[in-house]
Amino acid sequence: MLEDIQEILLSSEQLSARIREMGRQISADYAGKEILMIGVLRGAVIFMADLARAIDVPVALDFMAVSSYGASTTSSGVVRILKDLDEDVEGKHLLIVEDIIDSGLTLNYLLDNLRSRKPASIKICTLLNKPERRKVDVQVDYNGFTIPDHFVVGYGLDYAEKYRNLPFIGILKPEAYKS
Ligand SMILES: O=P(O)(O)OC[C@H]1O[C@H](OP(=O)(O)OP(=O)(O)O)[C@H](O)[C@@H]1O
Ligand code: HPA
Repeated sequence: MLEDIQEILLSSEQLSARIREMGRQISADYAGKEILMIGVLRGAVIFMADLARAIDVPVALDFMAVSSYGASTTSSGVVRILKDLDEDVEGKHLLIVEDIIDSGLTLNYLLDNLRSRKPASIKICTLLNKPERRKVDVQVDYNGFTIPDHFVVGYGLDYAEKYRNLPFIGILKPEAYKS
């Protein structure tokens, strides 16, 4: 697995320091409120687990699974819901948690979908942001790191379901791509 990594972009120490900062900012912004964190499966799970523990206001967790990538390094542009939320979100403060925003197509779809369910508020929190690849504009409220246009893996992010358990964010060697 490690032999497929070209370069470590963000070490586990850099990730945890930034996530603690994000947690402090989110806790201050939501003081006196409860947050319903909506994790976008599967990539966001590891970030969400760490972020939730860095927040000191009450946090409930729910998950949606959508897919637009499959075993590819570019989005198909077609977003499908594979698993919907378990909770009714009307009147709640939603914080969508993503591992990465790339084209923006996944979040654009999710935002439209969740807005129609009448929450009290919706904000977006992402660990990584690749603005160079944006196809639709997305307003990000909490951004961990802005990164250049490389295909990255680790800390939840995969290529063809591999590398999610690496404790850092690494750039994948191009020869590790099948396509
Ligand atoms: O901004 P976009 O171009 O839409 O890309 C971002 C989305 O792509 C990845 O999910 P993926 O579909 O690969 O599923 P996964 O989380 O299970 O890896 C990532 O977790 C985001 O949800
Ligand atoms: O760079 C990436 N790595 C893994 N999954 C992704 N989904 C969008 N961009 C990426």
